[in-house]
Amino acid sequence: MLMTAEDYRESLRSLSPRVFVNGERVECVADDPRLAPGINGVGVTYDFAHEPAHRRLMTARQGGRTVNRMLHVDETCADLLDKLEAVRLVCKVSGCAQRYLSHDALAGFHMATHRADAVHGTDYHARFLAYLEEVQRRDLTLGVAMTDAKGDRSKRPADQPNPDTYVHVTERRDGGIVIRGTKAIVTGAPYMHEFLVMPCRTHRPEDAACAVACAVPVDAEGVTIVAKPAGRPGEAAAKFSARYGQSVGVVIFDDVFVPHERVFLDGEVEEAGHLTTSYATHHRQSCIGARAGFGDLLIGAGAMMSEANGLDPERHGHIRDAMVDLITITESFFACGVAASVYGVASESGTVMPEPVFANVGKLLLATRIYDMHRLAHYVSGGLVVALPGPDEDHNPQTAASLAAVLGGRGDIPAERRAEVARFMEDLTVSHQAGWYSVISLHGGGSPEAMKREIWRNYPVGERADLVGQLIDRGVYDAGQRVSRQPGRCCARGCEAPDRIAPEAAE
Ligand SMILES: Cc1cc2nc3c(=O)[nH]c(=O)nc-3n(C[C@H](O)[C@H](O)[C@H](O)COP(=O)(O)OP(=O)(O)OC[C@H]3O[C@@H](n4cnc5c(N)ncnc54)[C@H](O)[C@@H]3O)c2cc1C
Repeated sequence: MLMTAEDYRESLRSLSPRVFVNGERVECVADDPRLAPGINGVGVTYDFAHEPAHRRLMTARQGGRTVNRMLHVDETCADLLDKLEAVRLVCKVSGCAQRYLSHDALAGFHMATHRADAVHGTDYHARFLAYLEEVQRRDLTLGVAMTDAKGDRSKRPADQPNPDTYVHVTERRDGGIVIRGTKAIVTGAPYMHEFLVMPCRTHRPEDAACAVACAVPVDAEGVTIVAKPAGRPGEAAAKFSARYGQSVGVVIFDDVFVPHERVFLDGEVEEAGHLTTSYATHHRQSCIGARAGFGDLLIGAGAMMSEANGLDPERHGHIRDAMVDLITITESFFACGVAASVYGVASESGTVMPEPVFANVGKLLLATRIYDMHRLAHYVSGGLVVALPGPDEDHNPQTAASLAAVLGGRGDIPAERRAEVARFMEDLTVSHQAGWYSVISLHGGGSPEAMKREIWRNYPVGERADLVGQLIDRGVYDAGQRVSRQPGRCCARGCEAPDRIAPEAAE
């Protein structure tokens, strides 16, 4: 059954997670206005699956049924491309729709469980396929609980003074395992149906207790979520983020029992590392789609702001240049996402993973260029995006009319319209929510160093060196064609090789 946004909101009522926001216990997640922008964002992925214009992109066939694209495990390169475009679509409407994380984790679990079974003779893959079927049938939303609190970054898990900085297995019982520890950053935590728990780094054998992957209902006994409000709820100036924005939560697992059928790795260190990197590769490609959607918003707002200012990019070259730079950044990292799809890599579990070099290059580009995107948006907009008096002034009889008279720009565009666009731009590029978009771009899906390591690990540098080595050996440089070196000659031209330097000449 494909839910609508309203069905999804209603489904949250049947759950009773232990959630705190701003120091207060949340009574009902579905009704708390501080979480509404996040629920609205996830809701876009549900409603778009029903809209005729988006249905093809937002749904897929798997296991004999139609499933939401965000829960589909990719089988072809075309699937990867559809997912990339679907993520851009939902994020250009919602800023961040969270649910692509569900997709990326399901893909990683599919690959890692298959690999673990092949090596260890376990039955994780069958368990996972049964779980996947249930998730798709119930059209759930899954939070990704990957990033551990990590404590002292210079120490590995087993060396941490507080073991609870990493989620780890504390006990094995007949029917399942018990986990405890902390996942520090989980997007949308309060309004997920379940969490997919997985390691955030590769582990050594002595850290095997942390090599655990499992599914935990959001309201399982022992789970506590300490979250921030989603977006900028209730703020009149927040043109976008009062409606859409994601909460981020700390998720504490305090001796949580997980039954065997929901355990997908337990101590298999190698395969847990494989899970982390394959999830990350999928997720970095999704981040590309998400931030391209954000780029669409900035490009649109930049065009409207310069128009409201009375400037025509056709006539004012520096405005056009800034807009072209903004477009170039957005579309160049998106193109990496397309390339990662087209060159997708088949996995042994029967799925297809984005090509890792392109996925990581694209994510690295967006992580660092997000700050340039904000600068360019500010450049074309002017200072009004931070200087405009607040929305209450729009209703002040003593100032509203005179402000409207002088704060207009182009004559045929009302001052209120210019103010609205300026506030939209402020919301996306200046407010604390704007900072959220910067930091999620930089660190979400892994910090830049993680991408650099993956690019270096996967790029065929050796092949490139061999290529140049072969060219040098074949002496193709001189005339651009193959030439051979004669024995006894120093080069292809035929010079004789010099004798050894005579001892007297060397004195
Ligand atoms: C808005 C937002 C939403 C997110 N959503 C999710 C989510 O839904 N689920 C999830 O699991 N995660 C999520 N993340 C977490 C994201 O994956 C992490 O932020 C990222 O992996 C970096 O980890 P960290 O924040 O702990 O920073 P750190 O790991 O502390 O990194 C900070 C800096 O220190 C460096 N560093 C760290 N460790 C070392 C070391 N041992 N040696 C040398 N340098 C080091 C890093 O390279 C980086 O430059 C989200 C992040 C953000 C910002």
